[in-house]
Amino acid sequence: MPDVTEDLVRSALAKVRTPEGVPLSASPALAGIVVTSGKVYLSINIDEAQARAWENVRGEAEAAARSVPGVTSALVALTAERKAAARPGPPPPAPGAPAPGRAIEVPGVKSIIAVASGKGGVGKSTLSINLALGLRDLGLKVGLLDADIYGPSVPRLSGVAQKPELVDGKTMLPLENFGLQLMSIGFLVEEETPMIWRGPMVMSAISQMLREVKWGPLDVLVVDMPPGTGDAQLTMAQQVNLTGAVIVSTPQDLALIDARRGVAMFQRVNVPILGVVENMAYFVCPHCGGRSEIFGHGGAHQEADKLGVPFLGEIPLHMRIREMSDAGLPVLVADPQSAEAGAYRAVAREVKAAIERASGSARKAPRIVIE
Ligand SMILES: Nc1ncnc2c1ncn2[C@@H]1O[C@H](COP(=O)(O)OP(=O)(O)OP(=O)(O)O)[C@@H](O)[C@H]1O
Repeated sequence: MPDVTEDLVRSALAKVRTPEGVPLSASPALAGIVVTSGKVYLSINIDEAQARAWENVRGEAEAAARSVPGVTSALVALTAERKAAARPGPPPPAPGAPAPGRAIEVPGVKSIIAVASGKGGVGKSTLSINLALGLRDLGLKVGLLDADIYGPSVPRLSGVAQKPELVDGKTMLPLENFGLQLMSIGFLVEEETPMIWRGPMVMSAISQMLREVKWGPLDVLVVDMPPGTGDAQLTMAQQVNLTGAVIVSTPQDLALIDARRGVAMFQRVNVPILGVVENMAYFVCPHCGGRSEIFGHGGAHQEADKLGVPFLGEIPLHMRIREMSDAGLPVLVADPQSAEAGAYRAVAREVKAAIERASGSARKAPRIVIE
């Protein structure tokens, strides 16, 4: 089987015509092609108002990419890139109206919450899966979407590695483990494949995992966001109809500065901040159970107070959390009676209450009835 190259895919796309009759391969709308081990991802960057006219092009582009020998799957998404002039963020929405540009609604899902961090490595993915499990323990039907396209960790954290099944040639069925519905780009590409994504492609892959997955019915979909506060994160915060965001931070000053940026990013696009969680808040010695405040514990709580957003709780730095997570067994599954599991459950209770408050205030928005 020949190696699939970007050029081979591009030539196949020459057969597809844009609504203006131009070969897609030559159209400036073709934003980027990524080929990894026979899997093709590409995004077509268009004006949002033209989305309908481009839908056929998207389908044809997918078929054309799949027809290239050696291609095992193709994912094509339409993306609408924000114009630079659109910054800093959209105008505030009219009371009761959805924010403009919040194009992505996910059928079958009551609430979508984003778990985000200003910087990588603070334990965002570990919190996401344990929070999802904590919400499950509170009787909710929960899904977990790994939108951390740069470093998907849900396959490792959940111990699930199969490819999702397709139902009608296009819609993927989420995988299931621990009573959670799971989806991750890591289920679609090999773990070791380096993924080099361009900005718009991140959003297109995420939007496909939201829209083209048969979620639900779910009470809550927890979205493990890509770390940072760049364009991809901002677009996601802006386009997905989020109930709110949970910001994870460690107590160090640098992480807190980044967490502040995370809070500001969501506030800028009118996504409610459900609250801040302090991870690795204090160290628990696995031998004697003694507690040390190695990073000067409490910084995230103070920061939350300063920013006027809720504080949702603290998770200790504990060897068992890392060992179990790396073995595909989140601590809530491996050792549900432990103090660490209890800490995650306490955060889940706070998050559930915050979701109820955020949805309640949305319901209270005035409705205009014209008779
Ligand atoms: N409370 C904790 N105690 C001990 N280890 C932890 C804790 N939280 C996370 N870890 C470990 O820290 C590492 C990073 O965690 P994780 O992958 O969840 O972070 P992340 O913020 O999602 O990272 P990235 O931005 O790279 O995706 C992992 O090895 C994880 O097991």
